Amino acid sequence: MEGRAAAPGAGTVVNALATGRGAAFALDLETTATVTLDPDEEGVAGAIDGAPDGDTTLIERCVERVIDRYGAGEGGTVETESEVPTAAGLKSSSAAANAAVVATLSALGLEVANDPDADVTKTEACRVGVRAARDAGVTVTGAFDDASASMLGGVTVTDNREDDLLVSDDPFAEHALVWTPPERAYSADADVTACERVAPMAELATQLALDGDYARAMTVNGLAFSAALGFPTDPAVEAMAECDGVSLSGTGPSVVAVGNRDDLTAVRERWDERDGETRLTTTRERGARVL
Ligand SMILES: Nc1ncnc2c1ncn2[C@@H]1O[C@H](COP(=O)(O)OP(=O)(O)O)[C@@H](O)[C@H]1O
Ligand SMILES: O=C(O)C1=C[C@@H](OP(=O)(O)O)[C@@H](O)[C@H](O)C1
Repeated sequence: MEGRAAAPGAGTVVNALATGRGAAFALDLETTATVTLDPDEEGVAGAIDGAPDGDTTLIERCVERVIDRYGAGEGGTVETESEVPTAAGLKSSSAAANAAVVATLSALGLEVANDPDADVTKTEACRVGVRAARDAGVTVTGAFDDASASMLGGVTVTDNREDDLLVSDDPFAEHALVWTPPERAYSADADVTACERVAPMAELATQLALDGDYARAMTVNGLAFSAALGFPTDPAVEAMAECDGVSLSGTGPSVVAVGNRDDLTAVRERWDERDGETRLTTTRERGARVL
């Protein structure tokens, strides 16, 4: 029994660490998971391609949780390959969890679709990955905002306190520019108290997102959370006049801008002078998929 699936990373519209409500949008950077199941095996062994010492708890918990709920006690293996840098604010954990969950469901012969008549709906599959992320301790709120954007594609607004999907919408921009500095910031280590201090600005950004003004929501969010978490605001200031929206993504350190491709190309020249990597990519309408 084998299953393969891919899920995209995402960028932040609103960080949920201040209020529990958040919003995110899928980016065209993918993680792929391959799962093999055997009714005679016990336990699940994980591996991350290119990271022999990487922490595999999250993907193992995803497979175990799917087997507990939909399987018959199988054991097996799960391996991921990823284009999404880890702990850079681009939702590598959500992409890995969704890919692992969908690959396991596929190995069990179950159809996952954004359709109430499917064996498993995408939203329910996404909630399994969020529970696994809580088990693995890689998240503060469960990050249902990031996980739902990765699973469903487009942009989502959620209440992570209830794992409630408030909005699921088409992408609000076609092109995205991503700057990823060399350092890493694990979400589980984020200063939540500092984030809570900017709750009034997070509320404003959430209201803008609920009104469909996702790009301005991003910019308000980015200024507030960069200040709260001690990241520089100059990358956003350098981009603001030319792009539709720009924000620190998640708990950083990546910064993501959306807008017109020519304008983003001009911003890229400035961001290229900084340490780290810039990527000109696109947003994604399609979320997780079976391969
Ligand atoms: N490709 C992967 N395979 C397995 N686990 C992964 C993978 N990518 C990320 N993770 C898990 O997610 C954690 C990083 O999560 P987090 O700090 O929230 O960063 P991000 O913002 O990129 O999601 C890693 O420590 C690891 O446990
Ligand atoms: O762990 C969490 O609950 C969250 C982590 C943050 O994302 P990153 O994982 O990208 O830092 C944030 O944007 C999200 O709304 C909630």
